[in-house]
Amino acid sequence: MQKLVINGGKKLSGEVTIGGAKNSTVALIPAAILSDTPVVLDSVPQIRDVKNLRSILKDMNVTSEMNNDVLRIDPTEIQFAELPSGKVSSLRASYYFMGAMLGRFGKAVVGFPGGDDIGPRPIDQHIKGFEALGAHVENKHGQIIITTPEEGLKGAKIFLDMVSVGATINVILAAVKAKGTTVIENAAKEPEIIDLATFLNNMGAVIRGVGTETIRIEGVDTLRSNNAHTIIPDRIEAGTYLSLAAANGGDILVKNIISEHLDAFLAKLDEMGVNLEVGEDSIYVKPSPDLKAVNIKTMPYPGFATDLQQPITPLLMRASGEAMIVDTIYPKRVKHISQLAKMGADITSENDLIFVHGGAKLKGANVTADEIRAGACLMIAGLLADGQTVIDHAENILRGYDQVVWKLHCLGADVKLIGEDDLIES
Ligand SMILES: CC(=O)N[C@H]1[C@@H](OP(=O)(O)OP(=O)(O)OC[C@H]2O[C@@H](n3ccc(=O)[nH]c3=O)[C@H](O)[C@@H]2O)O[C@H](CO)[C@@H](O)[C@@H]1O
Ligand SMILES: C=C(OP(=O)(O)O)C(=O)O
Repeated sequence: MQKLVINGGKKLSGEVTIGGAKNSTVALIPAAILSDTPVVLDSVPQIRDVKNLRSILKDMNVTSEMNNDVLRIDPTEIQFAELPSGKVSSLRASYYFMGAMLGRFGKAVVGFPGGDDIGPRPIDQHIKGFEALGAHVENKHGQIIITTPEEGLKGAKIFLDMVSVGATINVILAAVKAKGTTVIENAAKEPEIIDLATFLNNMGAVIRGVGTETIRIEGVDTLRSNNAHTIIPDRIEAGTYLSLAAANGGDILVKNIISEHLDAFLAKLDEMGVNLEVGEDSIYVKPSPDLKAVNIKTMPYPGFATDLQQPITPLLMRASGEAMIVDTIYPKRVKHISQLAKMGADITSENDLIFVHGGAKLKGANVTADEIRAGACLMIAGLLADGQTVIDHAENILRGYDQVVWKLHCLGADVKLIGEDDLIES
């Protein structure tokens, strides 16, 4: 277990540069096994999910090498391997090996994925998609065993029952080399899905309509990477630092941002009265003395992201009045509430509604990061609080926040990581 020790209450200032998007990266790495040539990814965040995915690649005889933020993956000597629980359950995105291995080998054996404990996270829509393409899927004691008939996977029309990022991506990965045309209706529109499609199209795939609710895929025989792919900036990491900057009092420049990806989030900051200067690829947060409470409802993209529901909470605690939060994607995503209350926050949850009252004085406490965004929320609260905050299970924060301790040091924060890195590596 790792602990993040924060001596809070300091005024922060300076610049922070956002890394590549976790949710793109964790799809791009499994997607790399579809290539017949080595793949180069640029702007790769230094996070635990990447280390764990590389370790899974190694089990398939796929080599990878990371130099700063450049990751080279060589799948040319790939061998089929079963991917049981263990490493696979260390993160959510391991489920992308189902689609990617189906595309590459026509079969896959993958344990049930892990990831954040934020309420039920079924994968029925992924399975429905694979089955529509002709695959046979069996769940044997938590192992998902997927096989294809001799004639291979065949394009099909798939209507997703709900908008799912994971199911949209997994169907793309399985369909990209299937015979004929696949149409995904009610597809998710997240920027990370567009990033994945850009990567695959540059390798010869034919995927159209990403970013809309209808995606069309014409299957191709081979995929070959010719250029390095630069991963889009992480909009959730950006939102986290913007929330920290605004709550801390401003004078922070957040660089490497695609502000359009944060429209719903920025609209809320504007409504609250946060003083922002939005540049071409950066946002400057200026001091904002009078903050107003706002209500938040999380929705699929382009709506307000569930992954920013917890990181914006410490900012709401700085505003006057009552804010109400409804997370329609993960109504049980409330692991931060009891921990914030320990720090003196006035926050409650009732019938899947979260109520935040501004104005309470935060004090340092011993708290637990049960999942990544609960951890990010507690990290911001710890930086705002007087005294020392110790966040247990900080490894959950490191799953998705690129070089977070170093970035906070650059802003003048007093933070320290202690404890063993229990990262699973073979
Ligand atoms: C690695 C990654 O990209 N993770 C993101 C991805 O997770 P993930 O892809 O797991 O989330 P989904 O978009 O699939 O989930 C959306 C909703 O659909 C439900 N659902 C989903 C699939 C399914 O087969 N059946 C089903 O019922 C889920 O329980 C949830 O309520 O999108 C979430 C929603 O934006 C984000 O919080 C996660 O950060
Ligand atoms: C829920 C998240 O991640 P994952 O899907 O990887 O668990 C997240 O990034 O907030």
